[in-house]
Amino acid sequence: MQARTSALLPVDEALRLLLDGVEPLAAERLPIADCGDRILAADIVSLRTQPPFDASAMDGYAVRSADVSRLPARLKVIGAAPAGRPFAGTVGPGQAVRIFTGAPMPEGSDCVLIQEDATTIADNVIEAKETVSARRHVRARGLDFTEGQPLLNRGRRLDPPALSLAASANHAALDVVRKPLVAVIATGDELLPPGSIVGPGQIIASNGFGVAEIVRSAGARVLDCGIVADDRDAISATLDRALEAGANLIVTIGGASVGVHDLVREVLTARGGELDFWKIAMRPGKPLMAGTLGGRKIVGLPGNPVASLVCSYVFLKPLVARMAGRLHEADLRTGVLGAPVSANDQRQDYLRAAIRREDGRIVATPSMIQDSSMLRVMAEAGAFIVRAPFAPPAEAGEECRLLVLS
Ligand SMILES: Nc1nc2c(c(=O)[nH]1)N[C@H]1C(S)=C(S)[C@@H](COP(=O)(O)OP(=O)(O)OC[C@H]3O[C@@H](n4cnc5c(N)ncnc54)[C@H](O)[C@@H]3O)O[C@H]1N2
Ligand code: MOO
Repeated sequence: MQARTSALLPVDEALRLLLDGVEPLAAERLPIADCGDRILAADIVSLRTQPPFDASAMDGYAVRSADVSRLPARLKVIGAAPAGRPFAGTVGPGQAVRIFTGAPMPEGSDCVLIQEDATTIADNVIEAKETVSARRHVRARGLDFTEGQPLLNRGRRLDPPALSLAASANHAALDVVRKPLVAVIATGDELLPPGSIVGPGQIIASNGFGVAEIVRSAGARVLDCGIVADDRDAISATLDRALEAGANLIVTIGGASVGVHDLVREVLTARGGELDFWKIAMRPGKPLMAGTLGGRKIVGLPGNPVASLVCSYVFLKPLVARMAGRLHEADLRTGVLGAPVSANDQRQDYLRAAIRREDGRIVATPSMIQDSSMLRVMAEAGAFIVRAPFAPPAEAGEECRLLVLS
């Protein structure tokens, strides 16, 4: 592909290029206990019928409806049927079997007299206080599902009900989409891990933590490749480490811009990698780049902290979700401005905004300062106000597009 590096690429076009041809990863088979929140890679059908027999839905007495259609009705209790231990005999006229919820209905019986409606009048003799019609309190065999019935489709997230259903259908293991492994590499001579003694000119490498959490939330595992100096060989060696570890996606942070120490693009192309695009018409996030290296996707995030997060929400999240087989829709909503905004230039703007609900609407008030280095302002924001390129000025109370953060 011809790299798009000259003009600023519109966000939607960059996203389309990034997602183009990306398919869910191959399947792996996992014990059902490890399948929580994973994505089914194949349809599943039931391996059994549930309930496998006509079952009592209540605690009481399995009886013949003909015997309890009129009162008074006296019945002889001839045995018991707890769950898991079916009654072997047959319920004849005038007879009842003590039964408990979930137990198979004994032969001959067709309804359940709940115990609240029965009085014991002698040893093994009861009297019905209410009439009962046929099939009352009986769950028919196969009420829930039957053997061979399609139950869950490929692509379904294994949420709690889906997991219980698959287990009930007797699946001990499931084919699920592999979790993408995303290598995260922070670049910069000035960076130190949190908890460090910070010397002159140094700062803490913070971006990787938020970026990693965003890709995890989209269904990935993260390989933290730590901090790499602004040095071609060091960057190259770390890319090798990520490739050897089997990363499906490599994410670099920093070194994406035009400074002499911004080396990621240079190393990528020197190694025969392909650059698909660089420089997006967005703010923050302009120097975002994407390409491929050794058959793996690589995304270079800008180093400015807010830029790295905005690009992760807008680009990495859908990319990772697609690799993980997940449906992803950005949470775009319409809100109203809580303060005026000025005319926009050619870059789509992602204004950090505090949000509140008022009369059923979301009111979004942009922070006074929108510097892309400011994590405090970012952490206070509940949404980005998304301003299209060349949007005219707008007043408080006017509608705006919001990307709500979760
Ligand atoms: N002459 C120009 N200068 C810059 C341009 C431009 O178009 N022309 N673009 C600006 C924009 S927009 C951004 S965004 C930044 C991004 O630059 P880089 O991706 O090269 O990032 P760095 O220069 O490495 O770092 C920028 C800034 O962010 C801090 N940083 C980097 N990594 C981390 C990290 N993991 N955790 C916390 N902070 C990090 C770094 O210390 C710098 O302060 O370029 C503009 N410049
Ligand atoms: O991406 Mo930069 O200023 O647009 O932070």
